[in-house]
Amino acid sequence: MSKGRLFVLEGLDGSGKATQAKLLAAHLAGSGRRVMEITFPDYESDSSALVKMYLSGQFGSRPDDVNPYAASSFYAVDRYASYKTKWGSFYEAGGIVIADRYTTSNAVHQCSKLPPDQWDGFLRWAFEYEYQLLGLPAPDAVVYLQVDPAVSQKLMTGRYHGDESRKDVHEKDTEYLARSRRAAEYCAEHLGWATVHCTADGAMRTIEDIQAEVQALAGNVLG
Ligand SMILES: Cc1cn([C@H]2C[C@H](O)[C@@H](COP(=O)(O)OP(=O)(O)O)O2)c(=O)[nH]c1=O
Repeated sequence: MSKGRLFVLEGLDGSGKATQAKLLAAHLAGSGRRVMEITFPDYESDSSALVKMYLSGQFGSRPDDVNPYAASSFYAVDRYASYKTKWGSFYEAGGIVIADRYTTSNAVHQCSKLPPDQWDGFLRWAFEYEYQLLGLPAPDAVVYLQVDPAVSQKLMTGRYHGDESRKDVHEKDTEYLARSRRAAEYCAEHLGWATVHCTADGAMRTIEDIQAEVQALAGNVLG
C-alpha cells in the first residue's frame, strides 16, 4: 500500500486553523475518505513538556531568549513523538492526515527571530532536520490562512477576555508577532504554499467561505 497524504494548515495565532482543519477533516470523512486530524503542539502529550516550558517563559520571558534552533528542536521532538505514537502508521498505510500547524510553524515563528539574510539557511536546516534526519513526512500541500494585521489584532485582544497574563511568550510580544507575519508572507511566497485570504473589507470572511476555498485546494492535491 502506498503512503498517505499530509495536508497542512498554517497561519498566525487566531487565523482559524483549528476550525478549518476540523471542517475539512469532517468533509473528507463524510465523502468516505480515511482521514485523521492532528494538531501541534501536542499539548496532551508529555512530549510537549519543553514547548510548555518555553511558551510559559521558563527559559526567558521573551521569544528571543531562546534561539530559533533550540526552540525548533522542542517542537520537532514533540512532532516526532506524535508521529510514532499517534498517526505514523495510519499515514504509512495510506490515510489522509490534516495538520493544524506542522514544521511550517517553525518556519514562521522561529525564522522570525533571525535577520532576513539568514532565513533561507534556517529554513533549509528546519526542513532537512525534520523531513530527512528525523524521518517525518513532508507535507503534500501547505495552505497559509492569511489574516489582515488589524483584524488579527482585534481577534487576539478578544481571545483571553482582556486577561494579558494568559498570553504565551509569543502572544505577548507584538514586535515579534509583526516579524513572524513577515516571515509567514516570505514562506508562503517562496516555498510554494497556497494563500487563502481570510479577511475582506476589514473583517473575517465567513467560516463557510474560507472552508470552500480550503476544500478546493485539498481537492487538487488529494484527488
Ligand atoms: C507547532 C509549532 C508552534 N509554534 C508556535 C506558534 C504559536 O505561537 C505557539 C503556540 O502554538 P499554538 O498552541 O497553536 O498557539 P495558540 O496559542 O494559537 O493555540 O507555538 C512554533 O513556533 N513552532 C511549531 O512547530
